[in-house]
Amino acid sequence: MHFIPASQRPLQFHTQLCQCITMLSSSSSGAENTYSKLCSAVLLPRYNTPAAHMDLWSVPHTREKGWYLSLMAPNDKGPNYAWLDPSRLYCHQQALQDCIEDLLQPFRDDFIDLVAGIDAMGFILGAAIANYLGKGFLAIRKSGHLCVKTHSQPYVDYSGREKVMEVRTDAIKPGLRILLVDQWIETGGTMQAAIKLVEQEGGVVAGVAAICIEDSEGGLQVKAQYKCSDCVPEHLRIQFNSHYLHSFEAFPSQQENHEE
Ligand SMILES: O=P(O)(O)OC[C@H]1O[C@H](OP(=O)(O)OP(=O)(O)O)[C@H](O)[C@@H]1O
Ligand SMILES: Nc1ncnc2[nH]cnc12
Repeated sequence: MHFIPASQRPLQFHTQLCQCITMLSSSSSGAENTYSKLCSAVLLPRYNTPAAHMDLWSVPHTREKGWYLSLMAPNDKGPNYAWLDPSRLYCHQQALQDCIEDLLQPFRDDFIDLVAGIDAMGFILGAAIANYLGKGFLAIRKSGHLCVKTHSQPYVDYSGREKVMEVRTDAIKPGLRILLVDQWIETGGTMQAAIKLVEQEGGVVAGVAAICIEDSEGGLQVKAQYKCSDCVPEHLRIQFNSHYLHSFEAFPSQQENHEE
């Protein structure tokens, strides 16, 4: 049986546990029946079932690089959105921690002065990484938010829309070694804009980290020019480049689409 440690038990778990205790104390049915109800309500599914792979409360026994990628949710809203939502994995404490450690593995012997995260979802991983490393965090923002002097850089991202990225003028000094972090690199347009903002100020891009750096033209350019890190094991890379993960099949919405 696989019990979750107390620190990882959600409120729902405790509610179910209370219901089960009430049920146990009042039940006149057979002990076996009660025991199986208790198991299905309280104990987690084993990690080799599809349900367990997307479960936000179970942890596999072996946590190989990228195990948590199956927690990411498929796009349910169509072509105006990114093809998946990686942020679901941040809901899982162990997944978030392992993701950060996997991303930092290639940089463990490198010197980093500052971590920069890209608006908006890059702030989550970027700030978590800065905290892990004991470094400061620089927010690289989409235009229209920073109320101080900024440098700006236009770019086009996966949506095909023209956007502008900004950074404050008083943080980057020549020679400062900056680790750039974003949630994802699809076309590479966003990261290339952030790189320009850092380098125009004389900053040094110490590395680039994202959950996935796709093998798009722009993604490959970034990988060729900078030390990069992502969480995708090589055997899964083909799924990421084709924008469909087998793990999506465990999500109820995908099963509904399949049945329609
Ligand atoms: O490689 P690209 O094609 O440029 O795309 C990557 C960017 O797009 C996503 O952010 P998005 O602007 O969708 O929004 P969010 O971070 O605010 O969710 C992602 O987090 C990257 O920042
Ligand atoms: N957050 C994201 N997830 C998946 N694909 C993306 N493409 C750009 N941003 C993305």
